[in-house]
Amino acid sequence: MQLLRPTQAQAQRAKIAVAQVDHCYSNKVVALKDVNLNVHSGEFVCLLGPSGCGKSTLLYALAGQLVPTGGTVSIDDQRIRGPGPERLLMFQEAALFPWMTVLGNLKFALAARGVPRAARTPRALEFIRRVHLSGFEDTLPHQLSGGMKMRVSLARTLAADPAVLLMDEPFAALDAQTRIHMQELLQSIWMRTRKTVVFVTHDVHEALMLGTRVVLMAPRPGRIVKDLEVHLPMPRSLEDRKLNEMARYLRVLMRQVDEPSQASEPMDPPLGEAVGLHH
Ligand SMILES: Nc1ncnc2c1ncn2[C@@H]1O[C@H](COP(=O)(O)OP(=O)(O)OP(=O)(O)O)[C@@H](O)[C@H]1O
Repeated sequence: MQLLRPTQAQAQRAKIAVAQVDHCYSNKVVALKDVNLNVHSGEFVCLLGPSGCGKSTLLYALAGQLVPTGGTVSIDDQRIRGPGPERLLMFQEAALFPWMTVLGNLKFALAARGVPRAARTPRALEFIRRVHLSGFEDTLPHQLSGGMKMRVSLARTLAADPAVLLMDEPFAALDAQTRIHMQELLQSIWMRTRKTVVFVTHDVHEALMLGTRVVLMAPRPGRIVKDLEVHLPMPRSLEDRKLNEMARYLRVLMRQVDEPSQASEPMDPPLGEAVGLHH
């Protein structure tokens, strides 16, 4: 019997397996170099890092919108070769149809997923309720605030029930207070559904508020430099002492990876029950 090496065995159990992925754009920028990442079912993984470290490139490879120039990306052991209905991508822009009401936008998305006509309205209403927008069913997008539009976008994505949610800095354009509300909302929904989420952010606190794991990336070339499990209980609070210790640690690391020559002294990670190094 052939024994599997640990990495291979792990990759087989992973929901998403990224193995030795490189990506070089046509302008010769090496956006990803030897990236290896396993995401297990029900994990909320935050890809964190400074601008240009390849977070979006990696997310688009998971979405199947980009085929990496090297390595493999698989979901449930199937190679990802293009977009698929089991993976949905959310961006900063809510991208709602402006001529459709909130309810209309959700029903349209459900129709596109093949949900039978009779099931669309109750399902759409249920998800509008989950994002606290009951009463706004007949409202048009231009009558909504930025945060409300993002909640509609979240409801539309969740109603489609993808196995994997891929989020590219979805709350980055929102004001600070709305952003916190959206994080709390996403967390409460995640705690209920335990969807597999890969969430891109360059905000340390956002990563620690949301993630069960934080994967830190570095630029030039884009690569993974740290993989931390976050063992803080949920729902989390921005005032949590351990969360803030971890935030300080991650901020120092971020500075080191962004500007290696100007880095301050490395800090010891706040090891203990709050954090676990993944590899
Ligand atoms: N279509 C493209 N063509 C050429 N180079 C690209 C392209 N998209 C991204 N890049 C380059 O690849 C590198 C990684 O970009 P990417 O957008 O993945 O990083 P990121 O970490 O998501 O950055 P940000 O937080 O600024 O969005 C950067 O140097 C970027 O300039």
